[in-house]
Amino acid sequence: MLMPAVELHVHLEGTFEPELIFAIAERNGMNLPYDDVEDLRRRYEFTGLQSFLDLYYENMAVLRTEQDFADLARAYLGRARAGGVHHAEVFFDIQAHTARGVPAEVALRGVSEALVASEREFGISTGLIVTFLRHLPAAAAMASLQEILRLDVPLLGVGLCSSEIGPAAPFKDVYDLAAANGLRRVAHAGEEGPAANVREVLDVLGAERVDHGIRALEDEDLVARLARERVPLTLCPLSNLRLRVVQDLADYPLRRMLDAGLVVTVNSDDPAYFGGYVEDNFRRLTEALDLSVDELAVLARNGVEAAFVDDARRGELAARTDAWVDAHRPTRA
Ligand SMILES: Nc1ncnc2[nH]cnc12
Ligand SMILES: [Zn+2]
Repeated sequence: MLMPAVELHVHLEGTFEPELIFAIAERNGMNLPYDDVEDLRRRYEFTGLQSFLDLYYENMAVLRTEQDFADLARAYLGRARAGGVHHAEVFFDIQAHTARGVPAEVALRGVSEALVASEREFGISTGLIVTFLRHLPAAAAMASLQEILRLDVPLLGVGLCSSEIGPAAPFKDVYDLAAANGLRRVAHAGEEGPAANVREVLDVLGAERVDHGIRALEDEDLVARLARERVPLTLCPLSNLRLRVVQDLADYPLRRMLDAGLVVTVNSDDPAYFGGYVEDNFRRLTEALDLSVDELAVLARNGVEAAFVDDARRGELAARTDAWVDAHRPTRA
């Protein structure tokens, strides 16, 4: 029995597998600058966040029609189901599509159609979080949010991602508008950037969860605050390994974080690029750190606590986790 998982940090475009990239490129009559799927996969060697982002944005440029976006989302949901995911809050980099001429409505309708049907088709409850790109001006994010709010597409929240360069503070108005419209707020911070970036998204943007946040560990007071306020961190171990935020999973500071009382969760980020979906992240961490069933139970329960769901759904997700723990806890002599 696979551990039931809640996925809170996955970029839809980061689930775009090479086979589907080639299939959609062909359908749209586009040529890719790679010989074949293997040639593309061979390029998945990254020196850091930016080297990954360059390829990530390049590959998603084959997405053009509503069907393309729906196919991408359905492919992810099918894969997630096989990996034990029961609830997924999916990030979508809307500006990466509108900036190259795809209407927001086309992209969002495609994604949304698949997410809305997900509970019925895959048994996965979902939410859509539009993630604004930090390397673009905040005014562009504001224009994008205003446009999205005019569309009749179910939205769960907003996020901030891409290169962690420059302040997040200019995005305050965007986050305030999102909050005023009942949207949840998350933000990438403390991935490649320093602990101060984590403080900034909490204090200025009102982020309710921090995506990554691993470098918060460099600031003891911040760690104490995150623990006290129970601000969840959505960790992505295989991403951190492949983007060289950590050098070895055996050194992953997970126990330090758990011991500090941080509400850490395990997620996949961009699974098609980083060598694994959420269950692979759990498995590789378990192998590297020899995690116990009790430690896995804490991680799974943190995911349920951190999810933006109503009480009824949280109860269902918690019951699944409890059943898994009961089935896996070593029997006491
Ligand atoms: N790991 C990551 N960090 C920042 N932005 C991203 N967009 C997709 N993956 C990302
Ligand atoms: Zn991310």
